[in-house]
Amino acid sequence: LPPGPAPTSWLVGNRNQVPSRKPWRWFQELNDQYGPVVYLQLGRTPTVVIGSAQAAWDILEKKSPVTSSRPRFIMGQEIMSNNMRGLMSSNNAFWRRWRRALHTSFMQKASDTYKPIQNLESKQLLAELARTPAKYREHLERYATSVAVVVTYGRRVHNIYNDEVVCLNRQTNEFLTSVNIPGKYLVESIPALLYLPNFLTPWRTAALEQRARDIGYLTRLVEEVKAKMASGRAQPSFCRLLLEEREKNEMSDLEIGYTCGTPFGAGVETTAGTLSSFMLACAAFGPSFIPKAQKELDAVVGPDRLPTFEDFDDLPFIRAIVNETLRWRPVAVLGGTPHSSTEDFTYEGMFIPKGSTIIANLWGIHLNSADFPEPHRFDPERFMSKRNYPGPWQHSSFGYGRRVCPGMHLGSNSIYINIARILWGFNLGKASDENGQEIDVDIFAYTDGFNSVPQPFAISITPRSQGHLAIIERENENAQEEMKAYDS
Ligand code: HEM
Repeated sequence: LPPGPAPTSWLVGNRNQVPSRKPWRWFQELNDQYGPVVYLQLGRTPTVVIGSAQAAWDILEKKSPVTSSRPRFIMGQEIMSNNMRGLMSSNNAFWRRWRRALHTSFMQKASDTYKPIQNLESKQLLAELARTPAKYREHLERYATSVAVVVTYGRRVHNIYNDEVVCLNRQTNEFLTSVNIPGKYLVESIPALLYLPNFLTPWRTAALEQRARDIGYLTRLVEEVKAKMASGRAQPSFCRLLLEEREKNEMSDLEIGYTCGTPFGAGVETTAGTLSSFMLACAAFGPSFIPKAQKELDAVVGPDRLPTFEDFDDLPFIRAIVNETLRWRPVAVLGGTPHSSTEDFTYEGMFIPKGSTIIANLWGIHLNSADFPEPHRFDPERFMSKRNYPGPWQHSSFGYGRRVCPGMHLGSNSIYINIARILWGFNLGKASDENGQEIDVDIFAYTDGFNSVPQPFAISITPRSQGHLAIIERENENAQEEMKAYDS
C-alpha cells in the first residue's frame, strides 16, 4: 500500500484525523511528509490522496479505464437524486449516456456556439462593474448564472435573488452539499441501513422531499422548452438539443430534466469563483502584472473597442493570466468529486485496491514549489513559456481522464473574455478606507466546502478613462437590445 499515517482504530481508520475544515491543507501536509501518493483508511474505505501533477496524470489519466468511477453517495445520489445525477454516478450505462450528451453539447466546437451569449452577458457585466463596483461578486454571479441558464434553457437571468430557476437550483445545491458531508450519515458507512423501513429512518424523509421538489421543477422546465419548441419560439439550447435527440440518446424526460440541472450545478460557482479569485489577485498583486496586461491590450485592441474572442491568439499575456488564475486558487480545490477505482492496480510498486476513493488534491498539486516556485505569488510569467507539466493545459484545474470537466471550454471562454475586458476597461487595486489608508486583502481568506471561493474582500474598480467608460456603456446598450430574444 502507499505510505500514510497510522489509523487510529480498525473501525474508523484515519477518519477522525481528517480535519472538518479545509481538509486540503492536511492532505498537502501528508503529501509533503509521505510522498505524492498517500494512503488513508476512511472508515472501511481505502482512500488515496494524490499530491503531484505527474502522479495524478499517471493514475487518473493513463489508468482512466479503471479510475473513472465514483464512490457511493447514498444520501445525495441514491436517495435524494434517484441515481440521476451524472456527476455522482458510477461508471455505468446511465453515466455514459449523460456524459455523451454533455460532450456533444460542450466539446470545443460546440462551445463556440455559446460565445455570442458570453460576449453579450460580459458587456452587461462590465456596465454593472462600472456602475456598482462594490457589488462585484453579485455581478460575477449573475453573469455566470445567466450564461448557464441561457445555455441550458434559452432564457436569461436578470436577478439572482428572485429568479425562480436560480432559487430552486440553489436550494437543491445547498441541500446536496449539506447531505454530502463525509461521516454525517451512518448509512454511508453501513449501507444495510437502507433496508430498514421508512418509519425507522427519519433521515430519509427530508432527502425524499427534496427529490420530489427537484423532479417537480426539473421536469416543468423541460415542459416549458417543449412548449416553446411546439410554438417555434425555442432558442437553441442544451435542453432543446436533448429533446431533439432524445431517441438517439435514449433519454427519458426525467433524465433530460436532471441532465439539464448539470450546467447550473457544476458551472456557476466554478466560473464566478474563479473570476472572483482573479479580482483578489488584482487587489493583492495588481501592480506586478496589470500594467503589462494593459500594455498588451492597448497594443493589440486599442482604446476604441472591447477585446473579443477573435483577439485570443494575439493576447499571450492575457492567456497567461487566465492560466495563472486557474492555477493560483483552484476552485474545485479537492479536484471536484472524488474518483473511485473499479479494479486492483499498482502504481510505482504501490498497490491500490479496487474500490479505493481517489482524491486529486488540487491545492497540493497547484501549490507546491517544485512545479510552481513561490506558489502563493500570482505570477502569470510562469505560463509565458512551455513548462514540463503533464497534460494539455499546463495546469490541472479541469481534472482528469474520463471524468475531465466537460464544461472546460465553456468555463475557460468565460474566464478569458471577462479577464481581457475587465483589464481593458478598468484599473483595479486595493480599496482605501475613509482615512485614505489602503485596505489589505487576505489571499488565504477562502470558503470551506466542495468549491472554495474568496470570502468577500474590498477592491477598487475604476474605469481607465471616460473614453473606456463610454464604450462600455454603449456596448451594453446594444447588447441589451440583442439579448431581448432570451427574455421570454
Ligand atoms: C472555471 C470553471 C470550471 C472549473 C475550474 C471546473 C473544474 C472541474 C473539475 C476539477 C472537475 C472534476 C474532474 C474530475 O473528476 O477529474 C469538474 C467536473 C465537471 N464539470 Fe467542471 N469546471 C468548470 C466549469 C464547468 C462548467 C461551465 C460546466 C458546465 C457544463 C462544468 C461541468 C462539469 C461536470 C458535469 C463535471 C463532472 C463530470 C463527470 O463526473 O463525468 N464545469 N469540473
